[in-house]
Amino acid sequence: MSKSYLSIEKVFKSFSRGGVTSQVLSDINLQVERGQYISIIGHSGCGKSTVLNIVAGLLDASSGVVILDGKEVSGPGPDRSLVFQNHSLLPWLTVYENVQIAVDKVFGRSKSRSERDAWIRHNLNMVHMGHALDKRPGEISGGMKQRVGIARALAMQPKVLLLDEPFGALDALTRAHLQDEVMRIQAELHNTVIMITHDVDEAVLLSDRIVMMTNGPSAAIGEILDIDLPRPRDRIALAEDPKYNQYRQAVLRFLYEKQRKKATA
Ligand SMILES: Nc1ncnc2c1ncn2[C@@H]1O[C@H](COP(=O)(O)OP(=O)(O)OP(=O)(O)O)[C@@H](O)[C@H]1O
Repeated sequence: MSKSYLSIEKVFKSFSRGGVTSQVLSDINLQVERGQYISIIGHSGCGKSTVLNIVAGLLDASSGVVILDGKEVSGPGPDRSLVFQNHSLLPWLTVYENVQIAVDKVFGRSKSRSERDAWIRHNLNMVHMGHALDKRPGEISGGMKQRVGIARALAMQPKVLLLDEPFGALDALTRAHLQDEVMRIQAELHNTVIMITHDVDEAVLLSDRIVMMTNGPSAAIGEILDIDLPRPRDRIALAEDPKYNQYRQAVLRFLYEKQRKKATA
């Protein structure tokens, strides 16, 4: 058994429908150290969300295992929290209540009412949403909703934070702003993160490692790129950094040369 904090071992996944079986993932192996920020990138439909959903415990692997902190994943649990592209806030609850529901579930027994209240406020303050506690999701912007979703996920103190294109639905400026926020929070909390993205700059800017997936069917991990850029990272300074641009080009080459050739071969 691997000694990594999170270990995806020999994972295969196929879906069967109407007597037809399609092999989506083929022998996925990934070792993630505690505190690492991992991005998964790959062409649409290759199986990125399937990998994340298996780690989340929302899907079972056809074979293989996911081991988190020494324990095999066998279903969803509060030690893994998910943030989706489109926020999944409950529209009839306020910002505060949306976080409260998660906090009560995880810490209902271990923290007192006032401790939970302080914890909810702390997490919403961390994403700069402390001013909108009584607003409902319909009354705040898309970026603000994603902030609340991130606060809710962080408030659960998961062992691993799973982000499925968390900034994908946002305009470029809001996206940049939120990426910076996530980097700041990451520097403070050292979460273990797996993030799916389609955005090469986002992957290089945020990650310690970028996992590049081959095209499906039977997608596998094609390459893993270690991003050795000092933190804190500044997007403007990095735009002219040769190392940053080398990483960027390596990902682009993988996606648009290596995987394109394979797709058209
Ligand atoms: N529940 C399911 N039943 C059958 N097929 C599925 C199911 N979930 C996913 N698939 C198929 O598995 C493949 C991978 O899907 P997945 O959503 O993991 O890809 P992805 O890389 O996350 O795509 P995108 O980048 O477009 O979100 C696709 O061909 C998809 O149609």
